[in-house]
Amino acid sequence: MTLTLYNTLTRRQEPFTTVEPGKVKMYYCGVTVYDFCHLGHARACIVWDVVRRYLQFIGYEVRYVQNFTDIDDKILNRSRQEHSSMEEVADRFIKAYFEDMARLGIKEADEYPRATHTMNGIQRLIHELEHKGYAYPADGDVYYAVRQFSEYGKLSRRKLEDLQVGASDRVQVKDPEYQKKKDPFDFALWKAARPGEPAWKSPWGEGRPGWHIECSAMVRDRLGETIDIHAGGEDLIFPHHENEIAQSEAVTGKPLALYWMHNGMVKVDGEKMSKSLGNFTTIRDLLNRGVEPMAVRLLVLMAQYRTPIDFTDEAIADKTNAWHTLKEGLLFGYEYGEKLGWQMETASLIPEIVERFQASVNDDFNFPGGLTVLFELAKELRREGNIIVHQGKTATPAEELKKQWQTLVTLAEVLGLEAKLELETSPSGGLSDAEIETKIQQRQQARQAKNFAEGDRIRDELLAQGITLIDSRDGTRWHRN
Ligand SMILES: Nc1ncnc2c1ncn2[C@@H]1O[C@H](COP(=O)(O)OP(=O)(O)OP(=O)(O)O)[C@@H](O)[C@H]1O
Ligand SMILES: [Zn+2]
Repeated sequence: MTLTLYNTLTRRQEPFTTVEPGKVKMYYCGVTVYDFCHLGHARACIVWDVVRRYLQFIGYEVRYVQNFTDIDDKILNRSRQEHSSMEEVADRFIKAYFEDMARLGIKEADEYPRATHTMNGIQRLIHELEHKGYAYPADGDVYYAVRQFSEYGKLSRRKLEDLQVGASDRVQVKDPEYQKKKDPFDFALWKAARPGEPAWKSPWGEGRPGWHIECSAMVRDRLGETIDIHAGGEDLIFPHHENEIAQSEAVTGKPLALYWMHNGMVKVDGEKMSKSLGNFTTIRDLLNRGVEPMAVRLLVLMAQYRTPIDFTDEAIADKTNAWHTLKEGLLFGYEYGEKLGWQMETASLIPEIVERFQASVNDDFNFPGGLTVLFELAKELRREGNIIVHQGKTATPAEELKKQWQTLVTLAEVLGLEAKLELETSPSGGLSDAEIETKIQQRQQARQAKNFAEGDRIRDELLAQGITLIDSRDGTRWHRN
């Protein structure tokens, strides 16, 4: 069974082979740190987390690097508003990033380079580009001469001529950099310092790097000249990834990445969820409202990774239900294992089921297909759980059930879906925090649908279990009596 994946560069699904046998070098263009992460970032992080986990599961040694863009006009704006420094803003949102992603069960990358910590590599690359005739200085800035790179446009399939026809002169003249560029499509590798902004010394004068060169430098510094997978959201194909290719390949003469992979967007009313558009729901808001982290994972993984996802309350409610089904299966062993006399030392999986799972995921990371296998197992275990409760025995031999359960737990973990953690954090007896929050969410949904009787019923049900709800304009808080 071979893994095949869709390569944006060739627009084809291709068999996966790596530069070095058995090893994968993977880079994901991470977040610009000037705000809390939203569900679009959650999707990108979950998809690449699971791609990495799966590659490891099928035997690759994966080196996974994800950057933080910590110099940017938007970070500067935020630091001005807050009367703090760019570094302070970046540090705060990097910390928040780790908190949020840990809640979603995202495994940490092997390295998290930051643009501001890569200044030597960035300047070296610009210098080499200049030396080779791909870059020119202009009044303290340095620009990339797009027309020097004959393959420009190969990733996004855009031709400069077409772009030129589409661009209006009026817009270009407004661009403050327009006068300095030899060609309107050239882009900045280095920007001269502006008063009051952070700046670094360089052969071209004090200034700071452009966004695209940061990633080219970080990839080269941390992973080398040709990597196996370069990942990011599809919004980055043009110009960011196109420019990364132009910069890196002009210097090395080698492909920057063998496979270019892009996740589809999380959308709201048909528009990309984004920090700049302000139409976002942050991960922490959603989780603090009581949505279970694993429901967010399912929202992402039950869609093909390249297609758009519409974020709605219904979609989250639907995936919460799906998670509860899966969770019952995942908890089966903890609930009934002892009763069934299972010895847990050895894990034995059911090869046919693992094969079915792999056959799906090997087809361009078809996670929804892989999940179908997991849901079948979970439903089967749930059914057996009911039989145990009502008849005190199982329909299937205990040893067979143990294999089913261990197969489910192992494969779910490949997708980062774990129920044990929640079990461990539940207080002994009564409802766990997550369960209470789910109930509150169900109550909110009932009330939104004007089903106040159902809303009151849920409130009373919680009260009967010693949990009081307090409604306010900011939502519903609760405490144990
Ligand atoms: N709505 C989205 N759906 C899926 N992936 C996204 C979405 N928004 C951003 N990403 C991905 O998350 C990573 C970080 O993006 P970035 O920090 O530029 O976020 P952004 O919300 O688009 O910010 P801005 O609006 O300021 O450009 C990139 O790989 C990007 O492609
Ligand atoms: Zn990048």
